[in-house]
Amino acid sequence: QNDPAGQQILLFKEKTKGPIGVMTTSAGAPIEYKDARVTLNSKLIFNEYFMDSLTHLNRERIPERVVHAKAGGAFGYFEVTHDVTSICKAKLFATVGKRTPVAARFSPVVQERGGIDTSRDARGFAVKFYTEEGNFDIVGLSTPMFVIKDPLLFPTFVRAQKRNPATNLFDSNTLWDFLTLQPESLHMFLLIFGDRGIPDGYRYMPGFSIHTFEVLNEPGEKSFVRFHFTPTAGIKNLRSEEARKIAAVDPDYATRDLYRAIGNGNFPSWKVSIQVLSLNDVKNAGFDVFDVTKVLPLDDYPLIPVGIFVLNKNPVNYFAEIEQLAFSPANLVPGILGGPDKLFEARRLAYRDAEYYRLGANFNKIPVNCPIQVKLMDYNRDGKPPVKDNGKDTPNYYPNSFNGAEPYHDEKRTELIEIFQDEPNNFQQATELYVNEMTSDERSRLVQNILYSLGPVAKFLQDRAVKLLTIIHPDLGNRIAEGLAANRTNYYKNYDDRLFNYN
Ligand code: HEM
Repeated sequence: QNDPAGQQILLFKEKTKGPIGVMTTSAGAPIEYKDARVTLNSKLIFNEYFMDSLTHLNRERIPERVVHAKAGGAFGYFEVTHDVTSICKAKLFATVGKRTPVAARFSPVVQERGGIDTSRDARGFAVKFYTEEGNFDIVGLSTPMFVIKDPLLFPTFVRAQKRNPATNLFDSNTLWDFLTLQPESLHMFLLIFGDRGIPDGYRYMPGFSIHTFEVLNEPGEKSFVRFHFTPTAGIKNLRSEEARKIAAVDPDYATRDLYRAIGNGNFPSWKVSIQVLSLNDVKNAGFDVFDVTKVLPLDDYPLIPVGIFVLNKNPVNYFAEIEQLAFSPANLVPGILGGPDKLFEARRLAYRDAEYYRLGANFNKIPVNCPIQVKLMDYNRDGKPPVKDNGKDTPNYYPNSFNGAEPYHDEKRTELIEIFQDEPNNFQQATELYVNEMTSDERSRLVQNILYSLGPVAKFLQDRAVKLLTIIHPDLGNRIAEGLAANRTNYYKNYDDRLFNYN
Protein backbone atom coordinates (compact mmCIF):
# COMPACT_ATOMS: atom_id res chain seq x y z
CA GLN A 1 0.00 0.00 0.00
CA ASN A 2 2.52 2.60 1.13
CA ASP A 3 5.17 2.14 -1.49
CA PRO A 4 5.97 5.52 -3.01
CA ALA A 5 8.59 3.87 -5.22
CA GLY A 6 6.34 1.17 -6.67
CA GLN A 7 3.40 3.56 -6.95
CA GLN A 8 5.15 6.65 -8.29
CA ILE A 9 3.41 6.51 -11.65
CA LEU A 10 0.01 5.85 -10.04
CA LEU A 11 0.49 8.74 -7.66
CA PHE A 12 1.28 10.92 -10.65
CA LYS A 13 -2.01 9.93 -12.24
CA GLU A 14 -3.90 10.62 -9.05
CA LYS A 15 -2.26 14.00 -8.67
CA THR A 16 -2.92 15.15 -12.24
CA LYS A 17 -6.53 13.99 -12.67
CA GLY A 18 -6.44 14.26 -16.51
CA PRO A 19 -3.83 14.55 -19.33
CA ILE A 20 -1.29 17.22 -18.45
CA GLY A 21 -1.50 18.95 -21.86
CA VAL A 22 -1.20 18.59 -25.63
CA MET A 23 1.80 16.60 -26.83
CA THR A 24 4.45 18.69 -28.59
CA THR A 25 7.65 18.18 -30.55
CA SER A 26 10.81 19.00 -28.66
CA ALA A 27 10.56 22.35 -30.41
CA GLY A 28 7.22 22.92 -28.76
CA ALA A 29 4.77 22.59 -31.65
CA PRO A 30 1.62 20.54 -31.05
CA ILE A 31 2.06 17.21 -32.76
CA GLU A 32 -0.17 14.54 -34.23
CA TYR A 33 0.53 10.95 -33.40
CA LYS A 34 0.35 9.02 -36.64
CA ASP A 35 0.64 5.29 -36.38
CA ALA A 36 3.49 4.39 -38.77
CA ARG A 37 2.12 0.86 -39.28
CA VAL A 38 -0.97 2.07 -41.11
CA THR A 39 0.47 4.97 -43.06
CA LEU A 40 1.78 3.11 -46.09
CA ASN A 41 0.74 5.98 -48.28
CA SER A 42 2.38 8.65 -46.21
CA LYS A 43 6.06 9.35 -45.80
CA LEU A 44 7.52 8.19 -42.51
CA ILE A 45 10.04 11.00 -42.76
CA PHE A 46 7.21 13.52 -42.37
CA ASN A 47 6.08 11.87 -39.19
CA GLU A 48 7.65 14.34 -36.80
CA TYR A 49 6.76 12.29 -33.74
CA PHE A 50 8.61 9.31 -35.20
CA MET A 51 11.64 11.35 -36.31
CA ASP A 52 11.88 13.23 -33.04
CA SER A 53 11.57 10.22 -30.76
CA LEU A 54 13.66 7.74 -32.76
CA THR A 55 16.62 10.04 -33.22
CA HIS A 56 16.50 11.16 -29.61
CA LEU A 57 16.45 7.58 -28.36
CA ASN A 58 19.75 6.92 -30.13
CA ARG A 59 21.36 9.71 -28.14
CA GLU A 60 19.96 9.00 -24.70
CA ARG A 61 22.92 7.25 -23.12
CA ILE A 62 25.86 9.02 -21.54
CA PRO A 63 28.97 7.30 -20.16
CA GLU A 64 28.48 5.88 -16.72
CA ARG A 65 30.86 6.90 -13.94
CA VAL A 66 34.03 4.81 -14.14
CA VAL A 67 33.51 3.96 -10.46
CA HIS A 68 30.37 4.45 -8.31
CA ALA A 69 28.15 4.07 -11.40
CA LYS A 70 25.09 2.77 -9.55
CA ALA A 71 23.46 4.93 -6.92
CA GLY A 72 20.55 6.24 -4.98
CA GLY A 73 20.31 9.92 -4.15
CA ALA A 74 18.15 12.55 -2.52
CA PHE A 75 17.97 16.12 -1.27
CA GLY A 76 17.60 17.78 2.10
CA TYR A 77 19.40 20.09 4.45
CA PHE A 78 22.30 20.37 6.87
CA GLU A 79 21.54 22.14 10.13
CA VAL A 80 24.17 23.43 12.55
CA THR A 81 23.54 22.16 16.09
CA HIS A 82 26.84 23.16 17.72
CA ASP A 83 29.08 26.19 17.40
CA VAL A 84 32.35 25.31 15.65
CA THR A 85 33.22 28.83 14.47
CA SER A 86 36.37 28.77 16.63
CA ILE A 87 37.57 25.97 14.32
CA CYS A 88 36.15 26.85 10.92
CA LYS A 89 34.90 30.14 9.52
CA ALA A 90 33.00 28.66 6.54
CA LYS A 91 29.63 30.41 6.51
CA LEU A 92 27.71 27.15 6.43
CA PHE A 93 28.73 26.71 10.10
CA ALA A 94 28.09 30.39 11.01
CA THR A 95 25.27 30.07 13.55
CA VAL A 96 23.52 27.33 15.44
CA GLY A 97 20.23 26.55 13.70
CA LYS A 98 21.46 27.63 10.27
CA ARG A 99 20.28 25.38 7.42
CA THR A 100 22.05 24.77 4.14
CA PRO A 101 20.45 22.80 1.27
CA VAL A 102 22.24 19.56 0.36
CA ALA A 103 22.25 16.88 -2.32
CA ALA A 104 23.48 13.37 -1.52
CA ARG A 105 24.42 10.36 -3.61
CA PHE A 106 25.21 6.87 -2.24
CA SER A 107 26.88 4.27 -4.42
CA PRO A 108 28.68 0.92 -4.36
CA VAL A 109 32.19 1.47 -5.81
CA VAL A 110 32.55 -1.39 -8.25
CA GLN A 111 29.03 -2.09 -9.51
CA GLU A 112 28.08 -0.92 -12.97
CA ARG A 113 25.02 1.24 -13.57
CA GLY A 114 22.71 -1.79 -13.79
CA GLY A 115 24.46 -3.68 -10.99
CA ILE A 116 23.27 -4.82 -7.59
CA ASP A 117 22.94 -2.80 -4.42
CA THR A 118 23.89 -5.55 -1.98
CA SER A 119 27.43 -6.32 -3.17
CA ARG A 120 30.27 -6.61 -0.69
CA ASP A 121 32.03 -3.30 -1.18
CA ALA A 122 32.54 0.17 0.24
CA ARG A 123 29.81 2.69 -0.57
CA GLY A 124 30.24 6.23 -1.80
CA PHE A 125 28.84 8.85 0.57
CA ALA A 126 28.86 12.08 -1.42
CA VAL A 127 27.27 15.27 -0.11
CA LYS A 128 27.01 18.62 -1.88
CA PHE A 129 26.34 21.58 0.41
CA TYR A 130 24.85 24.48 -1.59
CA THR A 131 26.36 27.15 0.68
CA GLU A 132 26.15 30.91 0.35
CA GLU A 133 29.84 30.88 -0.58
CA GLY A 134 29.41 28.32 -3.35
CA ASN A 135 29.20 24.55 -3.36
CA PHE A 136 31.19 22.53 -0.85
CA ASP A 137 31.41 18.80 -1.57
CA ILE A 138 32.40 16.02 0.80
CA VAL A 139 32.99 13.07 -1.51
CA GLY A 140 33.43 10.39 1.11
CA LEU A 141 32.87 6.69 1.73
CA SER A 142 31.10 4.36 4.15
CA THR A 143 34.49 3.28 5.50
CA PRO A 144 36.69 5.56 7.61
CA MET A 145 39.80 4.68 5.59
CA PHE A 146 40.70 4.33 1.93
CA VAL A 147 42.54 1.55 0.19
CA ILE A 148 45.69 3.34 -0.98
CA LYS A 149 47.41 6.62 -0.37
CA ASP A 150 49.46 6.70 -3.56
CA PRO A 151 47.32 8.21 -6.35
CA LEU A 152 49.41 6.45 -9.02
CA LEU A 153 47.78 3.23 -7.85
CA PHE A 154 44.19 4.38 -8.36
CA PRO A 155 43.78 3.12 -11.96
CA THR A 156 45.48 -0.13 -10.88
CA PHE A 157 43.05 -0.55 -8.00
CA VAL A 158 40.04 0.12 -10.20
CA ARG A 159 41.12 -2.24 -12.98
CA ALA A 160 42.08 -5.01 -10.55
CA GLN A 161 38.54 -4.97 -9.18
CA LYS A 162 36.67 -4.51 -12.43
CA ARG A 163 36.06 -7.15 -15.11
CA ASN A 164 38.86 -9.30 -16.49
CA PRO A 165 39.49 -7.94 -20.02
CA ALA A 166 39.59 -11.41 -21.59
CA THR A 167 36.61 -13.05 -19.92
CA ASN A 168 34.56 -9.96 -19.06
CA LEU A 169 34.02 -11.56 -15.64
CA PHE A 170 34.92 -10.34 -12.19
CA ASP A 171 38.07 -12.14 -11.17
CA SER A 172 39.18 -12.69 -7.58
CA ASN A 173 42.72 -13.41 -8.79
CA THR A 174 43.24 -9.82 -9.83
CA LEU A 175 41.62 -8.45 -6.69
CA TRP A 176 43.85 -10.57 -4.42
CA ASP A 177 46.89 -9.80 -6.54
CA PHE A 178 46.27 -6.13 -5.88
CA LEU A 179 45.50 -6.58 -2.17
CA THR A 180 48.60 -8.66 -1.54
CA LEU A 181 50.90 -6.39 -3.54
CA GLN A 182 49.62 -3.34 -1.61
CA PRO A 183 49.36 -4.45 2.03
CA GLU A 184 48.11 -1.01 3.14
CA SER A 185 44.83 -1.94 1.39
CA LEU A 186 44.12 -4.77 3.86
CA HIS A 187 43.04 -2.39 6.61
CA MET A 188 40.06 -1.24 4.55
CA PHE A 189 39.41 -4.70 3.16
CA LEU A 190 39.18 -6.25 6.64
CA LEU A 191 36.25 -3.91 7.17
CA ILE A 192 34.77 -4.78 3.78
CA PHE A 193 35.09 -8.53 4.35
CA GLY A 194 33.66 -8.00 7.85
CA ASP A 195 30.09 -7.01 8.69
CA ARG A 196 30.42 -3.44 7.38
CA GLY A 197 30.92 -4.72 3.82
CA ILE A 198 27.20 -4.88 3.05
CA PRO A 199 25.16 -2.05 4.59
CA ASP A 200 21.45 -2.77 4.99
CA GLY A 201 20.48 0.11 2.72
CA TYR A 202 21.83 3.62 2.75
CA ARG A 203 19.85 4.90 5.72
CA TYR A 204 21.82 2.74 8.13
CA MET A 205 25.24 3.48 6.74
CA PRO A 206 27.83 5.86 8.17
CA GLY A 207 29.89 8.25 6.05
CA PHE A 208 33.43 9.58 6.38
CA SER A 209 35.42 12.29 4.62
CA ILE A 210 38.46 10.07 5.21
CA HIS A 211 40.86 12.86 4.22
CA THR A 212 41.97 15.16 7.01
CA PHE A 213 40.92 18.63 5.83
CA GLU A 214 42.82 21.78 6.68
CA VAL A 215 40.37 24.45 7.93
CA LEU A 216 40.74 28.05 9.11
CA ASN A 217 38.84 30.11 11.67
CA GLU A 218 38.18 33.86 11.34
CA PRO A 219 41.58 34.95 12.78
CA GLY A 220 43.26 32.58 10.31
CA GLU A 221 44.27 29.83 12.75
CA LYS A 222 44.57 26.37 11.26
CA SER A 223 42.93 23.18 12.43
CA PHE A 224 42.71 19.78 10.81
CA VAL A 225 39.44 17.87 10.72
CA ARG A 226 37.94 14.62 9.55
CA PHE A 227 34.17 14.64 8.97
CA HIS A 228 31.97 11.81 10.26
CA PHE A 229 28.31 11.15 9.42
CA THR A 230 26.63 8.79 11.89
CA PRO A 231 23.15 7.50 11.01
CA THR A 232 20.66 8.45 13.73
CA ALA A 233 18.79 5.20 13.03
CA GLY A 234 21.96 3.25 13.89
CA ILE A 235 24.26 1.17 11.71
CA LYS A 236 22.76 -1.98 10.18
CA ASN A 237 24.40 -4.48 7.88
CA LEU A 238 23.37 -7.54 5.91
CA ARG A 239 24.95 -10.97 6.21
CA SER A 240 26.37 -12.50 3.04
CA GLU A 241 23.61 -15.08 2.68
CA GLU A 242 20.85 -12.50 3.11
CA ALA A 243 22.56 -10.15 0.67
CA ARG A 244 22.83 -12.86 -1.98
CA LYS A 245 19.15 -13.70 -1.65
CA ILE A 246 18.14 -10.04 -1.86
CA ALA A 247 20.38 -9.53 -4.90
CA ALA A 248 18.47 -12.21 -6.76
CA VAL A 249 15.08 -10.76 -5.86
CA ASP A 250 15.69 -7.01 -5.80
CA PRO A 251 19.00 -5.76 -7.20
CA ASP A 252 17.84 -2.20 -6.43
CA TYR A 253 17.22 -2.89 -2.75
CA ALA A 254 19.06 0.10 -1.29
CA THR A 255 17.89 2.58 -3.92
CA ARG A 256 14.29 1.47 -3.40
CA ASP A 257 14.60 1.61 0.39
CA LEU A 258 15.89 5.19 0.29
CA TYR A 259 13.15 6.36 -2.07
CA ARG A 260 10.44 4.59 -0.10
CA ALA A 261 11.57 5.93 3.25
CA ILE A 262 11.69 9.51 2.04
CA GLY A 263 8.42 9.15 0.13
CA ASN A 264 6.76 7.92 3.31
CA GLY A 265 8.06 10.87 5.33
CA ASN A 266 10.48 8.66 7.24
CA PHE A 267 13.41 10.99 6.60
CA PRO A 268 16.89 9.51 7.04
CA SER A 269 19.31 11.64 9.04
CA TRP A 270 22.90 11.57 10.16
CA LYS A 271 24.72 13.31 13.00
CA VAL A 272 27.62 15.26 11.58
CA SER A 273 30.73 15.55 13.71
CA ILE A 274 34.43 16.25 13.32
CA GLN A 275 37.65 14.97 14.77
CA VAL A 276 39.83 18.01 15.33
CA LEU A 277 43.61 18.28 15.45
CA SER A 278 45.83 21.29 16.05
CA LEU A 279 49.10 21.74 14.16
CA ASN A 280 50.85 20.41 17.28
CA ASP A 281 48.63 17.32 17.28
CA VAL A 282 49.61 16.76 13.67
CA LYS A 283 53.31 16.97 14.53
CA ASN A 284 53.04 14.80 17.63
CA ALA A 285 50.63 12.14 16.38
CA GLY A 286 53.44 9.65 15.75
CA PHE A 287 51.96 8.78 12.36
CA ASP A 288 50.90 10.64 9.25
CA VAL A 289 47.40 11.87 10.08
CA PHE A 290 46.89 12.67 6.39
CA ASP A 291 47.44 9.05 5.40
CA VAL A 292 44.01 7.99 4.13
CA THR A 293 44.71 4.31 4.73
CA LYS A 294 44.71 5.06 8.47
CA VAL A 295 41.98 6.13 10.87
CA LEU A 296 42.47 8.77 13.55
CA PRO A 297 41.87 6.90 16.84
CA LEU A 298 38.67 8.19 18.46
CA ASP A 299 40.20 7.95 21.95
CA ASP A 300 42.88 10.45 20.98
CA TYR A 301 40.72 12.65 18.77
CA PRO A 302 37.10 12.37 19.97
CA LEU A 303 34.12 13.36 17.87
CA ILE A 304 32.97 16.95 18.24
CA PRO A 305 29.33 17.42 17.21
CA VAL A 306 28.59 19.94 14.47
CA GLY A 307 25.13 19.38 13.05
CA ILE A 308 22.54 17.15 11.55
CA PHE A 309 22.08 16.16 7.95
CA VAL A 310 18.55 15.23 6.84
CA LEU A 311 17.28 13.89 3.51
CA ASN A 312 13.64 14.84 3.00
CA LYS A 313 13.12 15.07 -0.76
CA ASN A 314 13.33 12.44 -3.45
CA PRO A 315 14.55 13.43 -6.90
CA VAL A 316 11.71 14.37 -9.23
CA ASN A 317 13.74 13.14 -12.19
CA TYR A 318 16.58 10.72 -11.53
CA PHE A 319 18.69 11.44 -14.61
CA ALA A 320 18.46 15.22 -14.27
CA GLU A 321 19.07 15.34 -10.57
CA ILE A 322 21.14 12.32 -9.53
CA GLU A 323 22.85 10.91 -12.63
CA GLN A 324 23.95 14.42 -13.61
CA LEU A 325 25.20 15.30 -10.14
CA ALA A 326 28.89 16.15 -10.37
CA PHE A 327 30.79 16.03 -7.09
CA SER A 328 34.36 17.15 -6.72
CA PRO A 329 36.80 17.26 -3.83
CA ALA A 330 37.95 20.53 -5.43
CA ASN A 331 34.61 22.16 -4.56
CA LEU A 332 35.77 23.95 -1.42
CA VAL A 333 34.69 27.22 0.22
CA PRO A 334 36.58 29.92 2.16
CA GLY A 335 37.79 28.44 5.44
CA ILE A 336 37.95 24.86 4.11
CA LEU A 337 41.19 24.22 2.26
CA GLY A 338 40.85 20.48 1.65
CA GLY A 339 43.40 17.75 2.32
CA PRO A 340 47.10 18.44 1.89
CA ASP A 341 47.77 14.84 0.83
CA LYS A 342 48.66 13.69 -2.67
CA LEU A 343 45.54 11.59 -3.05
CA PHE A 344 43.41 14.68 -2.49
CA GLU A 345 45.51 16.56 -5.01
CA ALA A 346 44.92 13.83 -7.58
CA ARG A 347 41.21 13.87 -6.85
CA ARG A 348 41.03 17.61 -7.52
CA LEU A 349 41.87 16.76 -11.11
CA ALA A 350 40.17 13.37 -11.53
CA TYR A 351 36.55 14.33 -10.87
CA ARG A 352 36.61 17.44 -13.04
CA ASP A 353 38.19 15.48 -15.86
CA ALA A 354 35.67 12.63 -15.50
CA GLU A 355 32.77 15.07 -15.52
CA TYR A 356 33.99 16.89 -18.63
CA TYR A 357 33.98 13.51 -20.32
CA ARG A 358 30.72 12.30 -18.83
CA LEU A 359 28.64 15.49 -18.87
CA GLY A 360 30.45 17.96 -21.11
CA ALA A 361 32.27 21.27 -20.85
CA ASN A 362 29.47 22.98 -18.93
CA PHE A 363 28.68 20.32 -16.35
CA ASN A 364 28.64 22.99 -13.66
CA LYS A 365 25.82 24.77 -15.50
CA ILE A 366 23.54 21.75 -15.17
CA PRO A 367 20.92 22.95 -12.66
CA VAL A 368 21.68 20.37 -9.95
CA ASN A 369 25.35 21.39 -9.98
CA CYS A 370 24.73 25.15 -9.90
CA PRO A 371 25.18 27.03 -6.67
CA ILE A 372 21.76 27.92 -5.29
CA GLN A 373 22.66 30.83 -3.04
CA VAL A 374 25.36 32.56 -5.10
CA LYS A 375 25.35 34.23 -8.48
CA LEU A 376 28.02 32.75 -10.78
CA MET A 377 30.77 35.25 -11.64
CA ASP A 378 33.10 33.03 -13.62
CA TYR A 379 34.93 33.89 -16.84
CA ASN A 380 34.10 30.67 -18.69
CA ARG A 381 31.98 31.07 -21.81
CA ASP A 382 30.49 28.98 -24.62
CA GLY A 383 31.00 25.27 -25.21
CA LYS A 384 28.52 22.42 -25.46
CA PRO A 385 25.19 23.25 -23.82
CA PRO A 386 23.86 23.93 -21.28
CA VAL A 387 25.36 27.43 -21.05
CA LYS A 388 22.58 29.06 -18.97
CA ASP A 389 22.87 32.81 -19.64
CA ASN A 390 26.52 32.33 -20.73
CA GLY A 391 27.61 35.30 -18.63
CA LYS A 392 25.26 37.57 -20.60
CA ASP A 393 27.03 40.79 -21.69
CA THR A 394 29.71 40.78 -18.98
CA PRO A 395 33.43 40.90 -19.91
CA ASN A 396 34.71 37.43 -20.83
CA TYR A 397 38.39 37.83 -19.93
CA TYR A 398 40.38 38.75 -16.86
CA PRO A 399 42.05 41.12 -16.04
CA ASN A 400 39.98 43.74 -17.84
CA SER A 401 39.25 47.46 -17.57
CA PHE A 402 35.46 47.15 -17.91
CA ASN A 403 34.14 46.29 -14.45
CA GLY A 404 34.29 42.51 -14.80
CA ALA A 405 34.23 40.47 -11.59
CA GLU A 406 37.28 40.95 -9.35
CA PRO A 407 39.07 38.07 -7.57
CA TYR A 408 38.30 37.28 -3.97
CA HIS A 409 41.24 37.72 -1.64
CA ASP A 410 41.44 35.98 1.71
CA GLU A 411 44.18 37.80 3.61
CA LYS A 412 44.22 35.19 6.35
CA ARG A 413 44.65 32.32 3.99
CA THR A 414 47.88 30.41 4.35
CA GLU A 415 49.38 27.85 2.06
CA LEU A 416 48.59 24.21 2.70
CA ILE A 417 51.07 22.79 5.16
CA GLU A 418 53.92 20.54 4.12
CA ILE A 419 53.26 17.13 5.53
CA PHE A 420 55.58 14.95 7.44
CA GLN A 421 55.91 11.48 5.96
CA ASP A 422 57.73 8.45 7.24
CA GLU A 423 57.56 4.77 6.43
CA PRO A 424 54.04 3.94 7.58
CA ASN A 425 53.12 0.86 9.60
CA ASN A 426 50.55 -0.71 7.32
CA PHE A 427 49.44 -3.43 9.71
CA GLN A 428 49.01 -1.94 13.16
CA GLN A 429 45.55 -0.46 12.66
CA ALA A 430 44.37 -3.58 10.83
CA THR A 431 45.48 -5.61 13.86
CA GLU A 432 43.61 -3.27 16.20
CA LEU A 433 40.51 -3.55 14.04
CA TYR A 434 40.69 -7.35 14.13
CA VAL A 435 41.46 -7.64 17.84
CA ASN A 436 39.64 -4.75 19.47
CA GLU A 437 36.78 -3.77 17.25
CA MET A 438 35.42 -7.00 15.85
CA THR A 439 33.46 -9.38 18.05
CA SER A 440 34.45 -13.01 17.93
CA ASP A 441 31.33 -13.75 15.82
CA GLU A 442 32.25 -11.03 13.36
CA ARG A 443 35.79 -12.44 13.15
CA SER A 444 34.29 -15.80 12.18
CA ARG A 445 32.16 -14.18 9.49
CA LEU A 446 35.19 -12.24 8.29
CA VAL A 447 37.09 -15.52 7.88
CA GLN A 448 34.18 -17.05 5.94
CA ASN A 449 33.84 -14.02 3.69
CA ILE A 450 37.57 -13.94 2.94
CA LEU A 451 37.57 -17.68 2.22
CA TYR A 452 34.64 -17.21 -0.13
CA SER A 453 36.59 -14.68 -2.12
CA LEU A 454 40.07 -16.19 -1.78
CA GLY A 455 38.93 -19.77 -2.41
CA PRO A 456 39.05 -19.76 -6.22
CA VAL A 457 42.25 -17.73 -6.36
CA ALA A 458 45.64 -19.07 -7.60
CA LYS A 459 47.71 -20.85 -4.93
CA PHE A 460 50.62 -18.37 -5.01
CA LEU A 461 48.19 -15.51 -4.30
CA GLN A 462 46.58 -17.47 -1.47
CA ASP A 463 50.01 -18.02 0.04
CA ARG A 464 50.83 -14.34 -0.23
CA ALA A 465 47.49 -13.45 1.37
CA VAL A 466 48.03 -15.90 4.26
CA LYS A 467 51.46 -14.37 4.95
CA LEU A 468 50.06 -10.85 5.16
CA LEU A 469 46.97 -11.84 7.14
CA THR A 470 49.29 -13.63 9.59
CA ILE A 471 51.18 -10.38 10.11
CA ILE A 472 47.85 -8.70 10.91
CA HIS A 473 47.18 -11.52 13.38
CA PRO A 474 48.46 -15.11 13.56
CA ASP A 475 44.93 -16.27 14.45
CA LEU A 476 43.54 -14.73 11.26
CA GLY A 477 46.35 -16.15 9.13
CA ASN A 478 45.90 -19.65 10.62
CA ARG A 479 42.16 -19.70 10.18
CA ILE A 480 42.45 -18.65 6.56
CA ALA A 481 45.24 -21.17 5.89
CA GLU A 482 43.22 -23.97 7.50
CA GLY A 483 40.03 -22.96 5.69
CA LEU A 484 41.83 -22.91 2.36
CA ALA A 485 43.42 -26.29 2.96
CA ALA A 486 40.12 -27.86 4.00
CA ASN A 487 38.22 -26.53 1.04
CA ARG A 488 40.86 -26.75 -1.63
CA THR A 489 39.01 -29.51 -3.43
CA ASN A 490 35.65 -27.81 -3.13
CA TYR A 491 36.44 -24.39 -4.58
CA TYR A 492 34.34 -24.67 -7.64
CA LYS A 493 31.51 -26.63 -6.09
CA ASN A 494 29.77 -23.47 -4.99
CA TYR A 495 30.92 -21.47 -7.93
CA ASP A 496 27.42 -20.85 -9.23
CA ASP A 497 26.64 -19.06 -5.99
CA ARG A 498 29.25 -16.46 -6.76
CA LEU A 499 26.79 -13.86 -7.86
CA PHE A 500 29.12 -10.98 -7.54
CA ASN A 501 32.73 -10.06 -7.55
CA TYR A 502 34.03 -10.80 -4.11
CA ASN A 503 31.00 -11.63 -2.11
C1 HEM B 1 43.43 9.11 -6.45
C2 HEM B 1 42.31 8.73 -5.84
C3 HEM B 1 40.95 8.78 -6.48
C4 HEM B 1 40.60 9.03 -7.78
C5 HEM B 1 41.54 9.31 -8.95
C6 HEM B 1 39.16 8.97 -7.87
C7 HEM B 1 38.44 9.12 -9.03
C8 HEM B 1 37.08 9.10 -9.13
C9 HEM B 1 36.33 9.33 -10.34
C10 HEM B 1 36.95 9.63 -11.69
C11 HEM B 1 35.02 9.24 -10.04
C12 HEM B 1 33.86 9.42 -10.99
C13 HEM B 1 33.45 10.88 -10.93
C14 HEM B 1 32.34 11.24 -11.87
O1 HEM B 1 32.25 10.68 -12.96
O2 HEM B 1 31.54 12.14 -11.51
C15 HEM B 1 34.93 8.97 -8.64
C16 HEM B 1 33.76 8.85 -7.94
C17 HEM B 1 33.70 8.81 -6.58
N1 HEM B 1 34.77 8.71 -5.69
FE1 HEM B 1 36.68 8.69 -6.15
N2 HEM B 1 38.66 8.70 -6.63
C18 HEM B 1 39.71 8.58 -5.76
C19 HEM B 1 39.65 8.35 -4.42
C20 HEM B 1 38.50 8.41 -3.68
C21 HEM B 1 38.43 8.51 -2.25
C22 HEM B 1 39.64 8.56 -1.31
C23 HEM B 1 37.11 8.59 -1.93
C24 HEM B 1 36.50 8.76 -0.58
C25 HEM B 1 37.07 9.47 0.40
C26 HEM B 1 36.34 8.55 -3.16
C27 HEM B 1 34.98 8.64 -3.24
C28 HEM B 1 34.27 8.71 -4.42
C29 HEM B 1 32.82 8.82 -4.48
C30 HEM B 1 31.86 8.89 -3.30
C31 HEM B 1 32.48 8.88 -5.83
C32 HEM B 1 31.06 8.96 -6.40
C33 HEM B 1 30.65 10.41 -6.47
C34 HEM B 1 29.22 10.51 -6.97
O3 HEM B 1 28.32 10.07 -6.24
O4 HEM B 1 29.01 11.03 -8.07
N3 HEM B 1 37.22 8.44 -4.20
N4 HEM B 1 36.21 8.87 -8.11
